[in-house]
Amino acid sequence: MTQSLILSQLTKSYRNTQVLHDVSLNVDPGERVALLGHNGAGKSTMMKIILGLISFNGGEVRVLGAKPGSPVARAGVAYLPENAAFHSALTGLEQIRHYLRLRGQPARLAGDLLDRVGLADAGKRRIGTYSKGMRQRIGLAQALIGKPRLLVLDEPTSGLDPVSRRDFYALLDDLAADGASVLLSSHALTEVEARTDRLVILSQGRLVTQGTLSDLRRQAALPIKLHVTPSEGQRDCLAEALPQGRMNGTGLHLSCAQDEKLSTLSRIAGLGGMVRDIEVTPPSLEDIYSHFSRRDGQ
Ligand SMILES: Nc1ncnc2c1ncn2[C@@H]1O[C@H](COP(=O)(O)OP(=O)(O)OP(=O)(O)O)[C@@H](O)[C@H]1O
Repeated sequence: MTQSLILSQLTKSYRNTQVLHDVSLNVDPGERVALLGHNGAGKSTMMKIILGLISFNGGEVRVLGAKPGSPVARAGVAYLPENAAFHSALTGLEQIRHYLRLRGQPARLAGDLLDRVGLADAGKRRIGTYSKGMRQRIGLAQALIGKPRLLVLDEPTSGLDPVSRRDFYALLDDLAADGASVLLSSHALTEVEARTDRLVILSQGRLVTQGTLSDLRRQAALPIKLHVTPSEGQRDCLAEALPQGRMNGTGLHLSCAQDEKLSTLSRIAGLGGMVRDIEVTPPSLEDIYSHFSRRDGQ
């Protein structure tokens, strides 16, 4: 099986500043990978290298088994930039027909493409009248031309409302089920946590970790938060029984390591009538993300 994307010890410098340091990443056919990173982490630079738009200084890059920017890679890769710009005087249909002709595809496919991205009814309206979300969908329709095997999407859901985001990810699910790979960058952590197969965290040009959310959660080994609500009149007794906690208006907050979760819970349950309720909150993706960003020495 040819991997859709292989980056091996990729390095890139702009003049004297190194912005990618030994980045290695593989993406399999049908895999949806989210690239996370702060502003300036190097996500767009990595995407431009994959697309063959800019050169790199060291390492190896294979896109669909070929060199980035080669005819094989260009034929199989689709790109959606963060702020895709279109001709505002053209209608959606005209714009997509134009892109189809440029890609040597029959213009009659435009209607189907607009239908897939939920723009069938707006196809005859000028793009100048479209909302930001609708323009994003035109960009996505453009990216779907020619059944790409690797989609590179730069913050594809910024500007989309929740329903459009859900439709967008449903479309990605269909594409991935058909064997297409997706590499998308995002700042919407909670959203990508649920809708991609793997998370990759880039910080200051270094790939600091990658894996499923549970992999990352295990690696980070961040504490679990517990919120214990006292029964009526039991606040003081509870605070005394759990001195490591911090009492506030709603109850007692405490945290424990993952491997101490069960023993801590059984200790709290052992307090019987003192406790009205316990809420357990595992570390969120935001907690995990800031942990890995910080671990890079920043
Ligand atoms: N053409 C350029 N010349 C010089 N430096 C550049 C150039 N393009 C990007 N950089 C620098 O490279 C670093 C990585 O930028 P890049 O745009 O890849 O980050 P990013 O992760 O995509 O950020 P964002 O989330 O803000 O889009 C930044 O420090 C940026 O200033």
